[in-house]
Amino acid sequence: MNDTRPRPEAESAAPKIVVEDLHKHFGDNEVLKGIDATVAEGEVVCVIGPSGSGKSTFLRCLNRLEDLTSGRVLIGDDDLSDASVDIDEVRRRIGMVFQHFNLFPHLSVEENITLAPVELGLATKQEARATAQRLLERVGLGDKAQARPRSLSGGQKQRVAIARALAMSPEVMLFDEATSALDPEMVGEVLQVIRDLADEGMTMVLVTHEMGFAREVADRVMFMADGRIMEQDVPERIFDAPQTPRLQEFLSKVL
Ligand SMILES: Nc1ncnc2c1ncn2[C@@H]1O[C@H](COP(=O)(O)OP(=O)(O)OP(=O)(O)O)[C@@H](O)[C@H]1O
Repeated sequence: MNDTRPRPEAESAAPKIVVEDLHKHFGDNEVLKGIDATVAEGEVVCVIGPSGSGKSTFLRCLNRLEDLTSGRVLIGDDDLSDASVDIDEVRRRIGMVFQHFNLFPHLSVEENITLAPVELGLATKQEARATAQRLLERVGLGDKAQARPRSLSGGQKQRVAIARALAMSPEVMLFDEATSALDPEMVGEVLQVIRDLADEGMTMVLVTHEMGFAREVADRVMFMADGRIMEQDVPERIFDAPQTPRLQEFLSKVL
């Protein structure tokens, strides 16, 4: 674990995300079975667990890409389960990065990044372009503004996707298997961008299979199985002995 970065004290930092008794059904299938969780301001939480355990669904409930069946999700003081909540405003505040990048292929890199801020009236075209260039430089792609996504490597596409999310000045970033679709040699460059965001104090929740990365960057690891958070603790205690027999069994399914 990187001990050099200032880490929020879980007890003292303000809660940024609060999840209370969250249930999610798809038809008869109860995928989330009562999740309680808190993520502090500036905290980095990695969610791991076997395939089908509900990790993506949990993440998608945090920005209301999925409706909640019951329970509450609060971002800061705002209750996302409130029917009157402005979903577009919520999504602006919570950036999300997907496994398969989700870039618009017919737009340039710059247009991918400026589209939402301009459409939502958050910035003029000129301001959005200046922000896009600054963010592209930050993720090491300062010379790619006019490129089309198809001309980029997977790692470059994912860094554009991160820049696009950052262009909305989010308070929280969610990563859903952001490196799973990448060739192994591309993984490191994306993890470095995430590592930099962690160092800057961004509140983040990452679903990841990159155990070494989770061990290094996470303040806390949540272990999900069968729609529940089975364990949550600092990485050392999740990954290192002595583990409970139950955790050993679960980890054997994902490691
Ligand atoms: N839109 C949907 N409609 C119906 N069922 C869904 C939907 N999304 C997810 N599910 C089901 O919910 C369960 C949990 O899926 P989810 O993608 O959240 O798991 P996961 O832990 O992220 O898995 P993986 O690691 O394989 O991505 C699965 O049984 C899945 O089939």
